[in-house]
Amino acid sequence: MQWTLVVPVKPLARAKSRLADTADDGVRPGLALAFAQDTVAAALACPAVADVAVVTDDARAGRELAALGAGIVPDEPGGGLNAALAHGAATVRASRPESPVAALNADLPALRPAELARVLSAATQFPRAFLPDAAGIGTTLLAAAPGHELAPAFGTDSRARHRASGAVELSPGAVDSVRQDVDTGADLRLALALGVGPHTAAVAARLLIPGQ
Ligand SMILES: Nc1nc2c(ncn2[C@@H]2O[C@H](COP(=O)(O)OP(=O)(O)OP(=O)(O)O)[C@@H](O)[C@H]2O)c(=O)[nH]1
Ligand SMILES: C=C(OP(=O)(O)O)C(=O)O
Repeated sequence: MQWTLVVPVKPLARAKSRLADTADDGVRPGLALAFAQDTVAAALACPAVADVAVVTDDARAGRELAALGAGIVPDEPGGGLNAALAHGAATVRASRPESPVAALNADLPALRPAELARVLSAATQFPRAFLPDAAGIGTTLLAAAPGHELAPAFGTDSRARHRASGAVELSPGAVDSVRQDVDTGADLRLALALGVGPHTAAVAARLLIPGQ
């Protein structure tokens, strides 16, 4: 099964507010973009991924992610994350109704194609399935097989919300790079320890990260 990934990217100027203790206002937009670039590049290198649709209204993010090979879907103004994901999935399926689609957060800078392939392979067994984040509270990937709505419920306590919605929680073994999203300085240190992609490495090298 070849998946279309729907990757949401909010306007970079508003992104990663929880990283304020590690990266100041002048750095955070570029860091959020670097996370997205490394996430999308690794996703496009994954053999189980047919293509990536980035949902964004940010012109710079759209330009840079399209240059990596992603398709760009304009965001629905004011709709929020779940509306963006549902819109992205609907846009993909308008032209390819039988596409299996998976939402993937844009803040996985350590993402490994082989580990993503392992998660997507596990997801093929279920109508809807999701992967909890490293913190065990949120979600980094939500998958929907052909004929099933994505029905995203990202946000606070999304692991519990996705489970309550009937999506099956995946636990496919060693997939740390698919779980390790970066919201805080502590997350960034964990991702750096896993090994991040070149875009994030270049920006992070200029940060003085406490405890590094
Ligand atoms: N297209 C789109 N993407 C969004 C929206 N809200 C969040 N995202 C993306 O969804 C993922 C998770 O977002 P959040 O954790 O809510 O926001 P963040 O910028 O990562 O971090 P914080 O500002 O600290 O909350 C990131 O890839 C965001 O860029 C939205 O309204 N539209
Ligand atoms: C939106 C989510 O991620 P974050 O932790 O980045 O808010 C989520 O886990 O559902």
